[in-house]
Amino acid sequence: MTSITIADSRLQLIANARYFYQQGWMVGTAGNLSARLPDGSFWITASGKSKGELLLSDFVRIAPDGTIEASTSNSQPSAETSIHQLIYRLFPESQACYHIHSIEGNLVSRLVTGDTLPLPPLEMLKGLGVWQENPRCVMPIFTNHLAVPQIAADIEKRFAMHPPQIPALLIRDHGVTVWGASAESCRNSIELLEYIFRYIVAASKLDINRHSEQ
Ligand SMILES: CSC[C@@H](O)[C@@H](O)C(=O)COP(=O)(O)O
Ligand SMILES: [Zn+2]
Repeated sequence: MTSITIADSRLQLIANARYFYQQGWMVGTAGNLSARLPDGSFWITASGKSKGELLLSDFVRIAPDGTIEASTSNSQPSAETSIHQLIYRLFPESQACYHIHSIEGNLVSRLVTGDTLPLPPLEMLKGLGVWQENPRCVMPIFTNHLAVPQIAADIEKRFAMHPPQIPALLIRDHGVTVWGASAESCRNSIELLEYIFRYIVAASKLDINRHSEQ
């Protein structure tokens, strides 16, 4: 008799959280990761846990309607669960949603005053699904309200009018959120965006140098 082992999706979240923590993108309990299950519920990191050393018990299972299905040791779900819940509702093909805080992600959100960040036409955009020559691509930026459900409401309203060009959004002075068809694609998207953010920050310094030479 053959037996099939179905991997617990929390293991991949734990591995990716440790990797992001080591990159400095999830320090001091920052960020939250989730993965969807076949029944539409999702595992999400419990609130306030160090993302460098998560355990299987550091996750809360959320039903599609937002109610808690499973939680150990009275753990509370991430404070940003409403954003993950919205993303799964708006993008039903998504199987994972990752949110991290990086220095560059916050710097780029301050380089523009409007509600979009123009992305340079880098080859890396192909990894985010943009297959155009010399693409004109922007990333939406949202205000970092203290009430997270207000951020989620803003995202829902904006995306109804302007669907995002890439599966990602920025919350100003806070962090980036990505979603995708797998945990791997979310990890790749985070890495690609961090590369693009570093590029934007570096390019802005070059501009400053050029202007100061004139
Ligand atoms: C460093 S605290 C940051 C939090 O307020 C929040 O932005 C965050 O990303 C983590 O919240 P959490 O409730 O642990 O998922
Ligand atoms: Zn956050």
